[in-house]
Amino acid sequence: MHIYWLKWIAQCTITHISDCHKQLQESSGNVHMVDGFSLRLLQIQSSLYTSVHGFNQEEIREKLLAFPGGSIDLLKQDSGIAVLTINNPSRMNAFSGSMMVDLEEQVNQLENWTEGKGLIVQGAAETFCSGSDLNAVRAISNPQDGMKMCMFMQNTLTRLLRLPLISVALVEGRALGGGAELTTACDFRLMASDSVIQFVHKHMGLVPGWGGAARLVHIVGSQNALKLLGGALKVDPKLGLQIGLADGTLGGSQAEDGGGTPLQQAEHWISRYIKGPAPVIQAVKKVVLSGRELSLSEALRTEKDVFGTVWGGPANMQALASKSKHK
Ligand SMILES: CCC(=O)SCCNC(=O)CCNC(=O)[C@H](O)C(C)(C)COP(=O)(O)OP(=O)(O)OC[C@H]1O[C@@H](n2cnc3c(N)ncnc32)[C@H](O)[C@@H]1OP(=O)(O)O
Repeated sequence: MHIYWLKWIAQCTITHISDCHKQLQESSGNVHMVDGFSLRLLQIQSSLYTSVHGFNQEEIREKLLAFPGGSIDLLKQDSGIAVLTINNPSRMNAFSGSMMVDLEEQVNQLENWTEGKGLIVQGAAETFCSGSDLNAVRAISNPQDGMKMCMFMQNTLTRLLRLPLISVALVEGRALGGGAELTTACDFRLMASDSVIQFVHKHMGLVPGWGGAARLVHIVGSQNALKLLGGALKVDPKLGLQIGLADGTLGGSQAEDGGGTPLQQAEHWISRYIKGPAPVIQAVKKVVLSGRELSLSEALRTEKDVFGTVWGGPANMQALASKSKHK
């Protein structure tokens, strides 16, 4: 039943959540399975597009696999921090079709990682990502296939942002086009001293389609988003910090960032937010996520339910027993 439940969650859409609710009640005959908590969690866990929107996951996967090259590599570490690497250095880490499929598979892995707490998304060879592979873009430039690719990437990046892990994009070199969009699918962005985030879409006769515009508005506000997209502005670390696109910069003093490689500095940066047991850190992300995505009343009810999963739990009991002081 558990597998069935997870698969079903993946197929649901936010807009059709009530239909899915009804379907599940009919198919399981068990109304109690879909209480308010489950339903609200479905809303923040499910994919955006399904067959209702003309989206056929298997069909688009096959089309994307016709454009191979590069990989998306996942390293899950004992520390509870995973590292996801966009790996296609000969094309400045541009996304081939098979890398889009890889990314979806790695997000799947992360959704099932119960011990996980943090995630760092980086590019190989000291640059982040130059967006979609222009060779693939040229080959699938008909509107129907473009829309399918767009829905596939929106589904995946939405699921990436909704992982119960605290995530950070480690931006070295360039994050262009879809690469800039990818940075917005993380909770935080850290910029190396020479790095640039640039929504170059306008120069390509495009607008973001991987959900980057909607997320950008949430991060920097509509005024700044309009400037970044309308001007295709180059965001360096200074501008990034000023407008709130960047949450930190690398290459400061050793005391501040712990020194070492950019990846080690990013691990040091994120470590302060993920100290503690995985269920507690995951609960932190869930309450913030529900506050970000649900209406206030739904978010409040979800917060109460998530609270119920940690109240009286091992970490809570241990803290009470140790009479900790918060000085
Ligand atoms: C979702 C919408 C989108 O993402 S649309 C795609 C938006 N991205 C772009 O337009 C990036 C275009 N590329 C560039 O501006 C430059 O290549 C950048 C990234 C600034 C790097 O410049 P530079 O350091 O001089 O290196 P280069 O141009 O010689 O590139 C090295 C090799 O990488 C390739 N490359 C780069 N980006 C892409 C890409 N997006 N798709 C496919 N290939 C790409 C270049 O063509 C070059 O390859 P080659 O060595 O000439 O075979």
